[in-house]
Amino acid sequence: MARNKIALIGSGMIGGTLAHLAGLKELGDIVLFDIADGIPQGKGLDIAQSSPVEGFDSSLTGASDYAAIEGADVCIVTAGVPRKPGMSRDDLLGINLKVMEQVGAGIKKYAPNAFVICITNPLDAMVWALQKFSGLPKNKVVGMAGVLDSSRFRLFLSQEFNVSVKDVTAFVLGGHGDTMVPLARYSTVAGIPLPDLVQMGWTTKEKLEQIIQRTRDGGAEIVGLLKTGSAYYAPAASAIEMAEAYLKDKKRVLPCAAHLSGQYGVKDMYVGVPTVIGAGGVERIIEIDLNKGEREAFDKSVAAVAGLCEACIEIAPGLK
Ligand SMILES: NC(=O)C1=CN([C@@H]2O[C@H](COP(=O)(O)OP(=O)(O)OC[C@H]3O[C@@H](n4cnc5c(N)ncnc54)[C@H](O)[C@@H]3O)[C@@H](O)[C@H]2O)C=CC1
Ligand SMILES: O=C([O-])CC(=O)C(=O)O
Repeated sequence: MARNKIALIGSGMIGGTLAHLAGLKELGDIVLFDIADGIPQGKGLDIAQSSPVEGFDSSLTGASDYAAIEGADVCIVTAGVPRKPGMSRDDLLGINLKVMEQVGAGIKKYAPNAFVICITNPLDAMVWALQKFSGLPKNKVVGMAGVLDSSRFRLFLSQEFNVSVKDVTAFVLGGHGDTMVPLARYSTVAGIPLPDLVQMGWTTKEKLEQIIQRTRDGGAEIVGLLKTGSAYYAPAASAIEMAEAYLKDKKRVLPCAAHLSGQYGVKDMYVGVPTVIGAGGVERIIEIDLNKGEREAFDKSVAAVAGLCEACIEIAPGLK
């Protein structure tokens, strides 16, 4: 059986890390694409030269022509610009929207059957626009944010409780911005929900609130430290988990920015919700019960994403 083909559109910090991880996991043959000619070719060659040491068989090539992504099974999109200290993700909207238009056209022409994972920020608006620009089925175009935000939440919780990260589950829903919604009731240590752990004296409400706020600020914390760009190791690992779920039909339950057509009372928008990812792409959207406070926080986050989609329509009226 032929190997899967994975196209990485954008070969910057996340793109290069994606290529390395996809190689190490032998997910398939990898094509790096970027408009900065030389970067995708150089990163591809460098990672390929690590393959004899690591013992993985993947072909890694680089290109600045969309024809190279032809027939890709998975496209992971990081093309665009990241933020710097003092900026919000939303400040990237105008410049990255134009990039999504080009990327959407490239995918439509050369990889119309691919499962597309968008990472470019501001995430929920960019994946929404990318689906429209590419015209691919809505269940085959998805945004990566929830896996990353939940992973950050899981790490901070495991440190607070001094338990393995493996035993901590968490869900962060809503838009990938300051209004994201880490859900304490649906986050657990070995199945024990966080509110129960507060009752058991493992932590306090105040400490939990601090961890939730640190999760919301997780991206900005790293931008503030790096100063030259944003996080890339954890974002890449998160998107690879989604790609693997699709390629191996794992039916993983993962929070992703998925197209909503009435679920959670939201229509024609991408927002972070729990999904099942398998060979059919987004195979199911899981509608969990939200209490009053959770619902209010979720609705506020949806409203923030809706505002960004409106801003996209002002720039590109065809998106309406
Ligand atoms: N969804 C999420 O959770 C996260 C999203 N991000 C976002 O991911 C994006 C990428 O981040 P990095 O890889 O760190 O940035 P980077 O600057 O290292 O890489 C971006 C690459 O895109 C390329 N590019 C720019 N315009 C292009 C075009 N029109 N066509 C093809 N390639 C183009 C650039 O040449 C560059 O190599 C940013 O928008 C960032 O905000 C970053 C972290 C997490
Ligand atoms: O904060 C940023 O700009 C990058 C990002 O989305 C994240 O790391 O969550």
